Amino acid sequence: MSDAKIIDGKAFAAKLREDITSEVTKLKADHGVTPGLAVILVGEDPASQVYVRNKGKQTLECGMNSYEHKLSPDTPQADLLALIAKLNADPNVHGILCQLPVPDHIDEQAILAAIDPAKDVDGFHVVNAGALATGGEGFAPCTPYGCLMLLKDTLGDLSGKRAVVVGRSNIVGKPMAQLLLKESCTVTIAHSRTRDLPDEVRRADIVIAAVGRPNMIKGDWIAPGATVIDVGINRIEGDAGKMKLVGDVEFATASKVAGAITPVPGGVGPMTIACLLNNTLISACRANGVAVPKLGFDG
Ligand SMILES: Nc1nc(=O)c2c([nH]1)NC[C@@H]1CN(c3ccc(C(=O)N[C@@H](CCC(=O)O)C(=O)O)cc3)C=[N+]21
Ligand SMILES: [Mg+2]
Repeated sequence: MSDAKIIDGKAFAAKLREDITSEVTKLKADHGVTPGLAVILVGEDPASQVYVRNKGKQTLECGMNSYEHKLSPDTPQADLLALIAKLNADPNVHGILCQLPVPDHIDEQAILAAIDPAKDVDGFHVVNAGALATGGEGFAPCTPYGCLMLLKDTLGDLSGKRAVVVGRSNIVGKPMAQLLLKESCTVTIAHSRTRDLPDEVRRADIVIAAVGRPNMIKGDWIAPGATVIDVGINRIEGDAGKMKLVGDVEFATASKVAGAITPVPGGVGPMTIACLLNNTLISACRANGVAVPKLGFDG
């Protein structure tokens, strides 16, 4: 078996951001509208700080306005809800994202429910989850939407393919399954209680790994020629005690068997941020009655 094609999410995301930048330029020139994304970070988690910094930087690079709100780790929930209410009412803000996880004293569901669904560019509000499940117009969560773009770019039509999603979270596994179902895949959602997980994965034409366990899915679980999308971002100790990023899939073995596979880093991660900017553009278009461009898909 020859080695898998490496799916270059980093390059795909860079191209998507270029397309977004062109649309933002047009939106400004034709309608005087600059999309704005507000990102809230509660606390000082180092990984979260890196993500928020990258989001802010790429937001500005696309010509959008970035509003960062950094709150101390002991911020009362009521203060966070008040900030969200203010951002909901601000016409310059088209997208609102509260970086997860939030500290323990804050009720995550209460925060997600407080964000105006029309500005919920994460796609985490129940109204958007419901829209995804029932075919309404909303926002799809960024990570699964980015995975779908990579899949369609790699495979074209997904209709009839067997897809196994390993992981059932609200932010990746469940919405990923909904998106694949919409593409007429035969979808299996596997999780920690699934019996004979390797056999389930072996049946799949498409494997989405979103469990958060480093190197869990081995090469001999993968059907020859299958397409593997690795959503995992795990920091583990590598050589000489240096930390390194690995996915949920054991890349060295899986890439010998798969037809195509995403690397970590440089696969799904950059797509998540690009899709966040895409959702912010969509929100700004909707708020101003402008036709929404469909970016990230060829056909
Ligand atoms: N409300 C909310 N929305 C999110 O979308 C959200 C969140 N909370 N909390 C944290 C997770 C994580 N996340 C990532 C985004 C980009 C990369 C990314 O660009 N990763 C690079 C590597 C970055 C690195 O070196 O650490 C890559 O995979 O190539 C990773 C992870 C968004 N998240
Ligand atoms: Mg191969």
